Amino acid sequence: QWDSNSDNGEVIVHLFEWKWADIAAECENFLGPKGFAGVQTSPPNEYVVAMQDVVKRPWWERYQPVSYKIVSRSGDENAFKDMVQRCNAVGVRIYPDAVINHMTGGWPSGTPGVGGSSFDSGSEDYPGVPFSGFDFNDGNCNSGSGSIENYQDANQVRNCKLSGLNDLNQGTEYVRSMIMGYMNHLIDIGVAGFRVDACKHMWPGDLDVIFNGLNDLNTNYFPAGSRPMIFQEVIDQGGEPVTASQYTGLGRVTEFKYGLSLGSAFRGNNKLTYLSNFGEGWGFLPRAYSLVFVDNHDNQRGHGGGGDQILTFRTPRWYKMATAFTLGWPYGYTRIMSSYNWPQDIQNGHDNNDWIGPPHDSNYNIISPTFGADGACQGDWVCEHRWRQITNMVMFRKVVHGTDSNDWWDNGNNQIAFCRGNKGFLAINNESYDLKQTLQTCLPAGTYCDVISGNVSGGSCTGKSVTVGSDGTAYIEILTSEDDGVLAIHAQSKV
Ligand SMILES: O=C(/C=C/c1ccc(O)c(O)c1)N[C@@H](Cc1ccc(O)cc1)C(=O)NCCCOc1c(-c2ccc(O)c(O)c2)oc2cc(O)cc(O)c2c1=O
Ligand SMILES: [Ca+2]
Repeated sequence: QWDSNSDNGEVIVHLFEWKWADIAAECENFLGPKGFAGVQTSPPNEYVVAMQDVVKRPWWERYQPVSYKIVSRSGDENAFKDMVQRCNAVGVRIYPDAVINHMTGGWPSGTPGVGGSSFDSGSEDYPGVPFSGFDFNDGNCNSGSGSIENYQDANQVRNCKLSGLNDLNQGTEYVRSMIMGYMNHLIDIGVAGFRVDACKHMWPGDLDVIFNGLNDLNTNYFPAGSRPMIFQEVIDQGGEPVTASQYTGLGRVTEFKYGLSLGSAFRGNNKLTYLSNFGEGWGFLPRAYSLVFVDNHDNQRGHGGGGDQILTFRTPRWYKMATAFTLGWPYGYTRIMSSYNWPQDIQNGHDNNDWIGPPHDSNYNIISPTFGADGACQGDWVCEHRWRQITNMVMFRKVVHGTDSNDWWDNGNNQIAFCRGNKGFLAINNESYDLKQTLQTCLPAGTYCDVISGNVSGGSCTGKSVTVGSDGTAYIEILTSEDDGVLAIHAQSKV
């Protein structure tokens, strides 16, 4: 449950709020050829239609389940099946976001689910599953309000309502069977595993029973006996009784300290020279258990810890540098965020518009991404995964798979470089002055295209090229006048 079940590289892209038909096309047109291992999708199950006076169809409505029917603004079950089939066919795996800790928060009676199912939040009645009051944790929560009030109390964190959301009791056979039924339905369709939401708010013992009750993967797409890959969202920045390491025995766990530390370093609050042991040496989870990312859908909006250090598409130069480092560095299984833009309205350090949902038409249908001649997304779809500097580092990570880092160099401050075996070389300049050094690239002699400043095209480089001598050294230049403070070459960028 720690292995990705994918042999198309080691990078998952979170196509946040994308529709199933658009993901299917993206697998065929882009992700398969570019070496992406898989896609994390938004929750495929039915959720509340959130229409309040100001907050209309917020992104977080998808985290308030109404039933486990495969119907949402991303499409219905047939569209989901078609996506899984077409993505698997080009080697790109699907990892749906499983929201199984809770159901909805409080909504006026008559509020519908996006697939038309009714529910009553007050009596915790969800006939679309069905769940009733017996299936929730009210009797197990010791807080005054029934919601989580004290994150220092592990019982409250698991048994009380997260932000007022009705909290399921995964301790009963019935609730477990409904959750396993939902996840096994997706497994039988052909998914490769799951991102599991809010695991911090469920007991590891209950999750262990649930994950062990999941079917092997569909043998139409996977070897017999393949187990679903599980990556658990556990927001742990230390200082709380609930820790990420309590979940590593069940599957991979999101390492939130990673993006926080990296954001701080590239913003200049820490020297890049200290990244030479980035990973376990910094107190992060063992690399075999960790899922790492620069930002995610939650903390790019200022939630989920990390606050103002987190780098996002809104700070593109640093974001591309931090992403290039993440994809070049051997620690952790890597996930790229693919976002949409929204108009921030920062008041007193908080974005009042942090609820805004995906690009939509006048009927609140999600609009499909469109692409320019250069392959970039247009309108409010940001598509970081299509930025050349990020796309090409996905291929870098695939090419250097199986190697560790070696031959680290730095200038004692914010210029660093390292090799990946004899397969790849990465250099970063985050100083206010040029990098001009002869460095060991560990690569065989020859001419290599820098995949950050350009591509390999017809046997030549559209960007910078690097000539490696017989001793593996090369003259490396990264000028502050250049677009990106990164240079990367690898075994497949040789001309
Ligand atoms: O902003 C949000 C939603 C955030 C959110 C959504 C999905 C996630 O995967 C996530 O990590 C966060 N939710 C809003 C608004 C809201 C509205 C209605 C409602 O009934 C509930 C919430 C909010 O104000 N949230 C409070 C701060 C964010 O606290 C949330 C966390 C969360 C944040 C930090 C932590 O350390 C942590 O352990 C958990 O996880 C969620 C998971 C969910 O599945 C659904 C949630 O509502 C939430 C969630 O509210
Ligand atoms: Ca819970």
